[in-house]
Amino acid sequence: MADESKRPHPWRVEGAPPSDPPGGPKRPRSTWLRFGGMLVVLLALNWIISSFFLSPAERAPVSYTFFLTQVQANNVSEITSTADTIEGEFKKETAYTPTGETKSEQVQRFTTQRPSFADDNLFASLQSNDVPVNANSPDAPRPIWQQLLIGFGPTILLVALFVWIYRRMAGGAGGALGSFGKSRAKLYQPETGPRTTFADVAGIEEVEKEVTEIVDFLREPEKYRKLGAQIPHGVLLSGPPGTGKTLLARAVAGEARVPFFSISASEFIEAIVGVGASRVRDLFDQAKKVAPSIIFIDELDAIGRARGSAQSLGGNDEREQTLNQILTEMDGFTGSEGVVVLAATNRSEVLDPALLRPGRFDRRVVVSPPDLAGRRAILGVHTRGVPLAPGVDLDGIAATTPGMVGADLKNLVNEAALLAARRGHSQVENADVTDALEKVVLGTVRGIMLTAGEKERTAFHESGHALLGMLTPGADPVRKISIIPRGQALGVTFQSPSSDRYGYSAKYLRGRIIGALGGRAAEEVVFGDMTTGAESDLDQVSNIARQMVGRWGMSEAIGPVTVLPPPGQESPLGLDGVAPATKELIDAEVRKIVEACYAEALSLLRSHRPQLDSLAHRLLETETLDEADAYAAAGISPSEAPGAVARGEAPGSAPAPGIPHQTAAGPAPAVSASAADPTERA
Ligand SMILES: Nc1ncnc2c1ncn2[C@@H]1O[C@H](COP(=O)(O)OP(=O)(O)OP(=O)(O)O)[C@@H](O)[C@H]1O
Ligand SMILES: [Zn+2]
Repeated sequence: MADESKRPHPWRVEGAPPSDPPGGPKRPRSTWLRFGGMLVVLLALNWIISSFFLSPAERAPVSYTFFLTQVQANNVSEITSTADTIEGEFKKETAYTPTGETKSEQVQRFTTQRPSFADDNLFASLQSNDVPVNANSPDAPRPIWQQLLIGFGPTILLVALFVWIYRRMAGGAGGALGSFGKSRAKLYQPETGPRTTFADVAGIEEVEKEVTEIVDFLREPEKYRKLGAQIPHGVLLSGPPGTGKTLLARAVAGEARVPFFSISASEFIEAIVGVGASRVRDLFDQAKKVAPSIIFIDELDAIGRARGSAQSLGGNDEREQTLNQILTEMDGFTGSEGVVVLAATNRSEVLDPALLRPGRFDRRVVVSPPDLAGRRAILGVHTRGVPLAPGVDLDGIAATTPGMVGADLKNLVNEAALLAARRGHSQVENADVTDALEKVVLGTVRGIMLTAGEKERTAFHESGHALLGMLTPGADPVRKISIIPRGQALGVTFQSPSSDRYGYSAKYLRGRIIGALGGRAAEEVVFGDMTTGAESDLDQVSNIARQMVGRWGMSEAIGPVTVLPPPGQESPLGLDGVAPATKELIDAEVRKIVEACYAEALSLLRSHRPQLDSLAHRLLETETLDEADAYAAAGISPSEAPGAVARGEAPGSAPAPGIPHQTAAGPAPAVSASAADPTERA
């Protein structure tokens, strides 16, 4: 579910492992690896230096008895004692065999330890052999250079480490210390590299129109200046991930043939307070130097969240300073600089209102997921360089992919091309595309073996979903059923609408709940008990039912009022202002809806038991059924299926159930992804 809040997407298979959010971890792992490596190197250096300087000059340790024999043999030229440690030199190199070794070594400079119990008269024998004896005080201070080294060495190394980190964070491989505050925006010059133009952007024509004025201004600023016209300082593009906001910004720069500075808002922020602000300053300075130009700030919400909001607990000083600096820079525009700031966000509703005031991001453009024609056009753009076999039906693909955004469609085309290459085709064939779609929609096949029992259960579970989908009036047609394990799911039933849906009737939503409960109901009807496989189904069911009651005014007891915050925006502490009594009522109403739907699911499956069996058995034979086979196995003709009667629900403005919708920030209604969930047994 965590995944979905980031990416409103009908093709979700619940229970799938959450992928990295779009704005995912930014600090590359290699930085940490290098940091660790550097630390190890410095520590090693520290150790080498101190052991080299602080260890006594190279002296071989010899046993005390050996030393005594050498004194007696008059082979000792001089000694120095520090407490019981004796250091000295033999008159000539002497063979010594250390205890436990067999090979002897030649020793001249030696050190030895006088045992405390020794009662020999060492001093007398030294004197009788005329050995000069020196002594050090045991706690004599170390020489001054050693003290300095011990005292400051580690500190110096630590400081060196920090300086190195600083420089890395400032992004200056080889950059001087002063490069902290340099912006790290990528600069795209119009002359170099491939130019992105509006021809590369498809399916969002209304949005293109909104920004053509800016293109025009950047091309001929004089025309506007002469008339004293104010061009917007900032344009905020908001919309779900992958809808082409970045692409659009680049296309604006490409069309206007001006330099394009691109940076993600999170790149301003570093651990060091003040760096972000100076990077902003630097970026705007650079842009002004080459004006007319475009600054594009991606993921603006990373720094542009409302100040003092709950999410920004802790560590928001830097963020706030950076945000303030952006505001200051934009306020500072006199309108003649010719710098236009474009910014993108997936979550315009969390932005600080200060950003949206006139003179800042006062123009807002909502980029919605593409509709049918838009998807067709985007497929056209991305298949430009792909050789397609005559049988490939782009219209058909566009029709079966409601809710997919530009990035998904691009990915789909790429998967199809990869598949075609792997299969040795010279052109991308229709089968490559449909198989790629299956992979994208349902997930990659997982190589696990189900036992016969598990397989049978899964077959009935999926058949339950599918049959209820076929029997429920107004439900989305069943496109595919599969009991091949993919991702987290053991099986998948995939339904998608025949046309884009913009709103839902209570009847349709009840149908969705009934269908989602179909898996568990089938298990109960056939096996008389249930398994954990229905967990994600139940999540989905509760989600829809709660929204029906709490957000869409579809329960009598609550009435036509909104009592719950939108999903994903609930306060983490449960402080969402819903009275406990209301909460209880909501729970009771949700339960009522779900229980009624479950009863209906059970009775439908009991009364259509032969069809359930036939579907499940067919599924066990072939593992995957497409639309035609599935309806045939159930003995229902798709055109007669009640589902076919009410296709293309009346448009409304309600968002798709269970899919956290983007709040539209502009005049256009929020077009949310349409409903089509593969419900699976996970
Ligand atoms: N309308 C579109 N027409 C053609 N291609 C598109 C469209 N929308 C998205 N794409 C493709 O998807 C890719 C990703 O889109 P892009 O990075 O612009 O999305 P975004 O809205 O900026 O997403 P995010 O919010 O995650 O940054 C683009 O490089 C482009 O190839
Ligand atoms: Zn299920």
